[in-house]
Amino acid sequence: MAPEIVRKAAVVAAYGKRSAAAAVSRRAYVTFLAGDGDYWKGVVGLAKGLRKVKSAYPLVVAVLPDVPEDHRRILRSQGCLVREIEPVYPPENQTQFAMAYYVINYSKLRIWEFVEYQKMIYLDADIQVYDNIDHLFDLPDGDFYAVMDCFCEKTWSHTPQYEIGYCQQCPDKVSWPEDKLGPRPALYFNAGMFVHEPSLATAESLLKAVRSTPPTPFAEQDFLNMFFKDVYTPIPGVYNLVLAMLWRHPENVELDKVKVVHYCAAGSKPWRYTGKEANMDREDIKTLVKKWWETYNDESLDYKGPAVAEAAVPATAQAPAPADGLKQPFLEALSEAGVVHYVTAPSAA
Ligand SMILES: O=c1ccn([C@@H]2O[C@H](COP(=O)(O)OP(=O)(O)O)[C@@H](O)[C@H]2O)c(=O)[nH]1
Ligand SMILES: OC[C@H]1O[C@H](O[C@@H]2[C@@H](O)[C@H](O)[C@@H](O)[C@H](O)[C@@H]2O)[C@H](O)[C@@H](O)[C@H]1O
Ligand SMILES: [Mn+2]
Repeated sequence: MAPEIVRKAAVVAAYGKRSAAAAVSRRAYVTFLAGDGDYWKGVVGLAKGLRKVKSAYPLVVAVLPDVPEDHRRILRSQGCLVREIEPVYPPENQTQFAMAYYVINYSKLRIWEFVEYQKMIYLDADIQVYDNIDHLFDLPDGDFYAVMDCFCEKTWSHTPQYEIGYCQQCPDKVSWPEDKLGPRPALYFNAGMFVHEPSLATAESLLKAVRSTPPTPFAEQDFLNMFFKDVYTPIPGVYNLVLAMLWRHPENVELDKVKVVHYCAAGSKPWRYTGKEANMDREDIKTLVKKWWETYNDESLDYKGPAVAEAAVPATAQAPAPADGLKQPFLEALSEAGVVHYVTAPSAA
């Protein structure tokens, strides 16, 4: 049976016909926009990229109050559901963030309050989707799905793993000295892309925990890794290619299979690209930046639907949870449909 049919059957099996439609309709991609700078171009690129891969779900943009109306208008004209959020600040601290502006990234945590959606895929504005990844919405509820990060860039120079040259991307290259440094670090994800389930209860405990957690160099990324440590389930690197992987772990990258590219390396933001920073003169980087511009400049991908109003916060409809005991068939159906198989974490031993 075609994967699409299997997947739909799986959702109907899990939710029942009527509420299957409700469950699917309560899915969306979400990104985050702060400031009056040029990241709005990243959001426009992402909106057009999702259209290009024929995603079935809308793109919600969580904007801080400092995002100007003309940028919001551009996003709505590209079919984005623009929704203003209140900033979230970490406790006063002397911490040196890896990048000074990371302090605003704690505001990403507001997306757990978007409870009009049952499931969302978060994507940074410097991400582009080159293959349809809608199947990730069918991953079983309860876990936190994201791609493992890399510890080899200078931005990690504050950590013991960087000191000894250890990276979770090649855990056997430099063994972790448990006797000196204690247990090996838990698997750590890049917070530029993740699958999550909005919930007021989760939002409340996230925001409560932020208030009592001393900030660390990777800001909300470190915080999210700590908060979701016990439910984090790694998904394959094709769903969030952190560019540094190209020169740090090329053996882990098959570029023609990559579905999502994260332009996070210094100097790689396509809308600011000069090619001057380290590694930015690589042929693969030039190709990926060119690919981003091809989507951004493709007028056939412009939004042609009805005008999008300001996304108010609708009353939350509660779709019934799947009947118990259906989980296993659901999982089997998903795996038959070729939905992502979990990457089993490298053995701790
Ligand atoms: O001035 C800014 C800086 C960051 N961001 C948002 O915060 C995300 C995380 O920042 P960034 O992607 O620059 O971090 P990196 O992944 O490069 O570490 C961006 O993708 C944007 O969605 C923004 O909107 N305006
Ligand atoms: O606020 C902290 C940020 O931390 C992450 O970026 C980092 C991280 O990936 C490092 O591993 C790389 O070395 C570095 O280049 C990259 O910028 C997320 O991409 C971003 O969304 C955001 O959470
Ligand atoms: Mn990013």
